[in-house]
Amino acid sequence: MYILALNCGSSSIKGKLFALPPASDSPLARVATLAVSNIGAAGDAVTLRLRWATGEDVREAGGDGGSVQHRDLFPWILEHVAASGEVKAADIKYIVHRIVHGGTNTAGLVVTADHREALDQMDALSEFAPLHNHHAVLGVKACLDVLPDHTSLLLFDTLFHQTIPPEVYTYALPPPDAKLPLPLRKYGFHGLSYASIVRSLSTHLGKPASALNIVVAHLGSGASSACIRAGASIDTSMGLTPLEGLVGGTRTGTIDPTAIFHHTKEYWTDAGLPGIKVSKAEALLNKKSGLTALAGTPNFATITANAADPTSPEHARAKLAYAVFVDRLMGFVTQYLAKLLAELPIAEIDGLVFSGGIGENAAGLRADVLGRLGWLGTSVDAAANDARSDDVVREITAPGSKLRGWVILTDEEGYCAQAAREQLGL
Ligand SMILES: Nc1ncnc2c1ncn2[C@@H]1O[C@H](COP(=O)(O)OP(=O)(O)O)[C@@H](O)[C@H]1O
Ligand SMILES: CC(=O)OP(=O)(O)O
Ligand SMILES: [Mg+2]
Repeated sequence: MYILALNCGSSSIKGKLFALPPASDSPLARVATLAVSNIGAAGDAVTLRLRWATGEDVREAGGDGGSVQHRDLFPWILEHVAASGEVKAADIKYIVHRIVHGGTNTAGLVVTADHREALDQMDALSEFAPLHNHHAVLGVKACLDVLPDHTSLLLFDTLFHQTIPPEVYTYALPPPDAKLPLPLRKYGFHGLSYASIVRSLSTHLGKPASALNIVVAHLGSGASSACIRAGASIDTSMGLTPLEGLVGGTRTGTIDPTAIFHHTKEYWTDAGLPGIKVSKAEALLNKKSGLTALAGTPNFATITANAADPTSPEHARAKLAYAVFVDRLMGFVTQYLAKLLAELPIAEIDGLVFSGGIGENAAGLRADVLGRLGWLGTSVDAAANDARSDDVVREITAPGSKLRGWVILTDEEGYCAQAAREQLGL
């Protein structure tokens, strides 16, 4: 029997397949890892990579990232898993899906072929996570169509942030005119990633999760930061939707909300996105802004290469995009460090963690951020920071650094699979 964990991000679909051991206290054994990348990146081909623990490594390129549709990607993934002959598809009895916006739900929701009510609830929240919820719901439906006998568990990014206090999650807005599906407040996202990072660092340090105090920068296609006190979220940069806060691959991050009324005439007209009801303004803020608007590409590796190359025709744009990204990131990181330092001596802060596609790969960015925290007594270990490694947890500051820096490979899928075992009693 197998459990598949699927994580539908804004530019990627990631997955891990695990064999379920008969005893609930035995660890899960990873059988395969899959990743579909470059979704939404015009000019780059969408790629699928499926690596089996046996050593088999399948790579395939699909259509252009700018025009590919999520609904076609899930059957493509499941076909590859089934075609490998490594596992019988019918033996996948459980699938756990990362759903970005869980609204006011305080626990995961179970879905089966005959009980799909939770999917309508999740789809209704798509306007509050327009790059995520609808696509993930399409994924759950595709899985139910191909494997009608399995049980699905939906786990939400928002669950980890339930501990954020009212003064942080409250927006200074009067009551809305109409009844809304959700209270307008901060919810926070990337919570499954933050939970996995807390678990990994707590294991690495041999310290209970409830004693961990960290600031995390989860920097991927969507970027956010979180302030974690005693293992629990007390603040995070994303808000009602995953648009607030840091600059993303295609998202503005925080701007003066009135800018959009001046920028886009008829901002309220429907954007015509398939399956989601959002305005032209929301589509522009979510899909056409951020690094793409500033540098012409959401690809951070391309941006850093162009920023470092004065002969590149994109040099000036890339330098500005990089500087804007770092400026906003420093704003949140320093604010969250200040929140922790207001209550704790620096020796009780376990450090600043970098994670996500950018955080795990962009060594120059990490050095720049830690370098700007020299006033806290932070000192980077350049060799450790530049090294390539598969270690889940890697320290990148020098011995004696007053604030420690870490790279932690986020494992949203592994966390989801383990959480599914606990919730479903497997
Ligand atoms: N080697 C690299 N150097 C810098 N950035 C990278 C590198 N590889 C990937 N990235 C960045 O990571 C982003 C994807 O991050 P990821 O966390 O996988 O995204 P998602 O939001 O879809 O989960 C890409 O858009 C790219 O900007
Ligand atoms: C919440 C969010 O932005 O997720 P991702 O970075 O995976 O797109
Ligand atoms: Mg992601």
